Amino acid sequence: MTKIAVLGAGSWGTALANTAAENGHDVRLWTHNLNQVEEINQQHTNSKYLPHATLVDTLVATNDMFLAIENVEIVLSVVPTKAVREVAKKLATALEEQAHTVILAHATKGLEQGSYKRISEMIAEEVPEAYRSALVVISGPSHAEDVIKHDLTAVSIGSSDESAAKLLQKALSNETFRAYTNHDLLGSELFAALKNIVAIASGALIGLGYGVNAQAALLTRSLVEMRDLGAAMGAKPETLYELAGIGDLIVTGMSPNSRNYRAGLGLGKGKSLQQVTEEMGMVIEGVNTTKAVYDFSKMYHVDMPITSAVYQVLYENKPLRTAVADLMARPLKSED
Ligand SMILES: NC(=O)C1=CN([C@@H]2O[C@H](COP(=O)(O)OP(=O)(O)OC[C@H]3O[C@@H](n4cnc5c(N)ncnc54)[C@H](O)[C@@H]3O)[C@@H](O)[C@H]2O)C=CC1
Ligand SMILES: O=C(CO)COP(=O)(O)O
Repeated sequence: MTKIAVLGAGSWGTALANTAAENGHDVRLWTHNLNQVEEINQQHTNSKYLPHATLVDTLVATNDMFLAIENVEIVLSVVPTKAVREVAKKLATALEEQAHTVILAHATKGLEQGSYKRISEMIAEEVPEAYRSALVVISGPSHAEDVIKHDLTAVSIGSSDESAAKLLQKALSNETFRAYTNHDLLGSELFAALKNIVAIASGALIGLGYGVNAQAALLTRSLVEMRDLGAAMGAKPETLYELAGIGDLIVTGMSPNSRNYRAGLGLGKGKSLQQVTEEMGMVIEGVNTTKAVYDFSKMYHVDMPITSAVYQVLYENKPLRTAVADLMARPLKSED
């Protein structure tokens, strides 16, 4: 039995905590929301984020960070990008009290606004030095809504520290949830962030009334953008063809369970960004990530027409139909 703390009781943190608890591990789910603590511990539900799910009754929630991480072997942070630093600072204070080392993992998919740092870079900057060497990321095609129902799911666990990744792999895997390890932390984090931009675009195409031809073209041409930016930033090329790359691109770009896809769908149907954000009530990571990646594309001199089109729609009020028309009217070129 492994002792695990999961930080963040949104849909993904709850689903991952529940999976580990179902596997027989001692799991504490930390949330800053006291009402959620009571609901999870007493009703075994998290109705705002996973409305139809019953959680395993051994899963314990707490809003006390010290209690959450006391004597654990793994701390898994699953908060939105904008909350990563704040939660990592709280974690750092609690870690000062810990006598033994802990594996730090996260499952957040984004890039920091302004600094454009990856999630593991943000965490590493906040926690004591002893905890920085074995950072781990959980990525891959995995919607919380499907995992909680035990739909078959495979994820990827990336780290330069293979033994750390393997411990998490073992803790989470079961007959319906299969975790693979990989050694590419940078690529896993980068591609996880990039696919959210594509998911917004994909939802938007469907919202506008286009079909699967359009989606297939979008996803395939987006792979080229991901490949080129990944190469410029130091991702391993093979990661793109693994779960953290194309796997996540497919699920987020095609599934109505994706928040990013649903946001795009709303935009395609004529809603404003403010309206889709308010209606979602959950994080739409791709919106901020679009700005970061648009800037990256300039910094690294990578041609990213799809990202630029999403940027113009989200940040420069370009009408969606014009953005699509402009993409289709670009000079004709060769694929290879
Ligand atoms: N929902 C999903 O199926 C998946 C989500 N992810 C990623 O996981 C991350 C979290 O996403 P979700 O669970 O969907 O988000 P969510 O919107 O469902 O929940 C976010 C949680 O973080 C908490 N939170 C927000 N600000 C906080 C702060 N300052 N301090 C402490 N807690 C705070 C909220 O109270 C809430 O419990 C995102 O980066 C997302 O891309 C990755 C894979 C699947
Ligand atoms: O990353 C995800 C699935 O793998 C979740 O995507 P959304 O945040 O768009 O729901």
